[in-house]
Amino acid sequence: MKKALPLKGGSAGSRHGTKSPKELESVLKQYFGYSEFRGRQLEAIEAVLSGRDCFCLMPTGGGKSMCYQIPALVKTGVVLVISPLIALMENQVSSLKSKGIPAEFLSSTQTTANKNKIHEDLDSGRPSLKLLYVTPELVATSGFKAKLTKLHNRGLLGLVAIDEAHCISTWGHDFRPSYRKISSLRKQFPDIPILALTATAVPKVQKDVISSLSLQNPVILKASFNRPNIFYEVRYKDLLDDVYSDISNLLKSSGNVCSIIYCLERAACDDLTMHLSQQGISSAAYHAGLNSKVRTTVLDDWLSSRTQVVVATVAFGMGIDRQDVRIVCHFNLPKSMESFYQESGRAGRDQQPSRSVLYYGLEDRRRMEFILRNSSSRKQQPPSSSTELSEKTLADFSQIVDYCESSTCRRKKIIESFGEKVQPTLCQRTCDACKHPNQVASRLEDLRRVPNSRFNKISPVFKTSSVDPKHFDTEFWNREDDVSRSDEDISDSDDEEEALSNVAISKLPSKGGFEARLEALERAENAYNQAKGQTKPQGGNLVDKKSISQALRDASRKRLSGALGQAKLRLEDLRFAEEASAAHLETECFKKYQKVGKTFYNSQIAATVRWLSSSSSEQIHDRLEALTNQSTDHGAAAGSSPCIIPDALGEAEKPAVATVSHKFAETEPSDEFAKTVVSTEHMEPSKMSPPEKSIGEEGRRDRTIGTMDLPKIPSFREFMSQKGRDRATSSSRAESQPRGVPRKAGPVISKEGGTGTSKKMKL
Ligand SMILES: Nc1ncnc2c1ncn2[C@@H]1O[C@H](COP(=O)(O)OP(=O)(O)OP(=O)(O)O)[C@@H](O)[C@H]1O
Ligand SMILES: [Mg+2]
Repeated sequence: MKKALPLKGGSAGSRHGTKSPKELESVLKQYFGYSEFRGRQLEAIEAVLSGRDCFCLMPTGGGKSMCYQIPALVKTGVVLVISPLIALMENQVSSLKSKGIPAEFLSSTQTTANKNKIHEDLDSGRPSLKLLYVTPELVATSGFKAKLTKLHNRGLLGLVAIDEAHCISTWGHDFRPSYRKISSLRKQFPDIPILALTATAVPKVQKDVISSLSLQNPVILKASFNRPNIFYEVRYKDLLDDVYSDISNLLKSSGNVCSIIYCLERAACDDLTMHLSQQGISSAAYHAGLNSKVRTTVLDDWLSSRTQVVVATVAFGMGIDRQDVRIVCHFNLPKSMESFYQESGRAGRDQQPSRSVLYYGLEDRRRMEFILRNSSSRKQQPPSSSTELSEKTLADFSQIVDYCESSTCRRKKIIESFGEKVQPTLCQRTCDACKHPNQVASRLEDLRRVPNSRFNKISPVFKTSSVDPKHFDTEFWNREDDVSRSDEDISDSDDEEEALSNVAISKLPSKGGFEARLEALERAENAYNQAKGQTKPQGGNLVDKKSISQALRDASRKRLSGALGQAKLRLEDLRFAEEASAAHLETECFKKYQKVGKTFYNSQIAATVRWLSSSSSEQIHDRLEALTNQSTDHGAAAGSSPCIIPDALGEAEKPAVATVSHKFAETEPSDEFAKTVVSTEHMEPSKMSPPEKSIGEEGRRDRTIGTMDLPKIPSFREFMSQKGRDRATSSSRAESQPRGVPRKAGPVISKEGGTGTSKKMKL
């Protein structure tokens, strides 16, 4: 392992770190090339070097990392950095290594060989490591706790830094249950300073962080939230002819600069990426529906400028340090001002002029209100009552709505939302409301005139709705939902199961881009289909670890049910029992992929979700009807109720899902199933095989729904080409669409399948 460079003019550090500001500045210069400290960096560094706990609130891109990186260089021992995202750890570690600073991270994505090297180094008399990045999950394990205690007993634990510390608070915008697990650190290491860092914490969250971590008499440092180099702007979707075109024009007219576009849903990420790619804009989608290796490639390509625009869900970006992001767009309304600040704050970390453009739509507002109204019931919420949280959630949301629907200074609105006082002269025409007040006022007037506008009112629409909240499959929900973590959570779960599945994925080409990965997956899938009937390797740990757990199956069913519910909302005229239908769809994926493991299974679930997000009601109806017919014709086992619900069917008559899923879990797949089920094929409805009313003798042996020849689910590649064709069709329709008619969230799939050519998406 690389040794730290010797510091100019002295030793590599002292136990108590008694360094003068000048000496600290020379360390900054030597390793990072900066001539002076920014904001409150020096105070934070001095606080922890003197052994004090410290709570540090600095704006996004303000340089919080330096507050523990400099102490790591001047103190004896290792600085432990707790971070919520693997991508963030990887990013920081590789940047530190490039500067000759010995840093490592421990996570499920690390190879065993690397992990062993790190552990050997920590166990050695004089570890060469200066910074060790870990996940909160790992810190909570007894094995790692013991390792830390050993390190501490040898006087080699220098500091514990907790990055993105707001994640520990249920009141914060990004609460992560795993952060709760680190609250015992203060007790465990009473003499080691703890440094808590965040960019986004309102006063209540600040207090919560300090008390949750039991910081002792901490030095509290707060810098202004103002980001003077970001120009803030709101555009109104309901007043635009075509939002996609507006975004591509914005990107083109800015010279295809490095940008991030945030969307609420994965399907929108894929869809918008396709549109931008067709417009010649180098772009890639990033969301939790893609496997971790694909996400890493997307991130690498973007960090190294091979891709200019990332179209992402909130899964992307926390702490990602690309300095020259010039534009951050919100394609959908964020859930709070804190989220908006954090996400828009990824622009201009190099302090150069940058833009935040939020696309505000009345429909988005309505949907987000609905999501938030129901989200508290899904949260794990130790200290607070759900009513309190739900009220807070809605109050937070109303702040961002106010930001969009008001004609006063945007900058002032942002800063004041964090409880900071603002001088009236602060903005200096660096937001649209201050720069073009008349234009903004007139747009707001136009918005009021949009038909059925619920402008300035709390939408009543969902108060009476019978729609179930779980229909919305958004990333910020999934992140909070530990059950669905297996493939939803971008943040690390340090369990070995995940680690092993990653080892399996790592056999895929790592540098060949998405197409190469897709081909490798397809080859593996074909190989599997050819080798069907072969017996599973016995006893191998790896095989067991790749197995699809019941929890994962339940989570997948939930996800499919959510996607079905969304489809129902999107298309309105659909009628089916979501949970029974979800159970059928999940079983299809399970039966097909249980032998090859959860990676393929997850991909198939994701493909089905994508298909649901873009299919027409006819397509979905046909497919579910096929499932219903098959289960009826073949006398499916009790509990596998029909998917299609007659109009008059009441709540009480809906199928009992628990029974359905239990039944499916027990059903052993037959080899016949493998013969009859086709691999991921077409999505064009016209080419889908019609529901079979009868099946051959072979199929009859197994009387469960699983033996049917189900309609095909598109692969990702097919999905994207279909999208291309649909886009071409719908954009020709959009030309004739009247101004003021908002674009539909989902593409309209032409019955004919469309004739447009699809340009390959760059990923
Ligand atoms: N004193 C300094 N002078 C100039 N640049 C600096 C200084 N300190 C840090 N930076 C640079 O500022 C950028 C942002 O730093 P950093 O990633 O630590 O921000 P952050 O506060 O953690 O932001 P976020 O909240 O988004 O994670 C980095 O590229 C870093 O190298
Ligand atoms: Mg940071």
